[in-house]
Amino acid sequence: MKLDFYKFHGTGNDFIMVDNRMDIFPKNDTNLIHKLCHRRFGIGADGLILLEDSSNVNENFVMVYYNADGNQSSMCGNGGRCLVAFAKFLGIIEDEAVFNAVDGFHEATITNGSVSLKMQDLEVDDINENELFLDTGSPHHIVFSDEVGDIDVKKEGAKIRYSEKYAHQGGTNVNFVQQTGENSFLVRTYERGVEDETYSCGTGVTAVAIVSNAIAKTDANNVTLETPGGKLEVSFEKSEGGYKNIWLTGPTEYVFKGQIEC
Ligand SMILES: N[C@@H](CCC[C@H](N)C(=O)O)C(=O)O
Repeated sequence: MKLDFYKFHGTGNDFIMVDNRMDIFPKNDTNLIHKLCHRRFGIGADGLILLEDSSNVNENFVMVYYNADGNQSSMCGNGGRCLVAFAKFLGIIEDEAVFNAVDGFHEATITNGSVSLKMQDLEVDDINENELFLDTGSPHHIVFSDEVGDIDVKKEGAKIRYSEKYAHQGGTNVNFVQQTGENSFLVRTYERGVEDETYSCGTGVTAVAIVSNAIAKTDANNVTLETPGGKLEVSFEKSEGGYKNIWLTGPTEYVFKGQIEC
């Protein structure tokens, strides 16, 4: 079978996109997805995303996300932003989208090539300042450090990702964070399912922004997150017991398209 694919990235978090509205993709073929994402034996990507038709007339499409290891996983923020850019590329939407993903309903807007994705509201009641963790659609452990540039993210991230503490929930992503200004942070992320540092992580920077506000490292409600792949913004409002109106914003880019035989 011949399969058209498209490659996009959002601040260096890169994805293979497949238009699966005709239900042509072998969704349970973990080995195939893993191989397509492999940077030596395949196209190379942090994940693969299927754009599917929605049965809900109020939604433009459905997002199905796989990590580079070939397994379907929890929400991918940068992937969601790239999928919105892909939907525009395919002519499915113009500058606004509403879609369903594994964690529920998302709205998105495109402004001058920058894609903003609305994340789920969060309940944030008891943050333990010694063990910072927040699930923003995907699970995120957060470590603050003054020397983020010097950390061996793959090695130190793997220790936490595979630790006993997170074993019951299938592990966690790990973000190493340095505050660089009143409302700005440098973030390097170890991603579960990629099992390495990625150039940026959307749900990760969202977790960093919210946790930083919750533990009073910043009182801003618009936070800039610098990642190895570029700059993202997270804005939000405090709500009773948590945060609402959370938007993740940043650039996306179409890289290339191709065809594989599988
Ligand atoms: N890159 C993503 C997060 C993808 C999911 C993660 N690897 C997991 O399995 O938890 C993002 O931009 O949010």
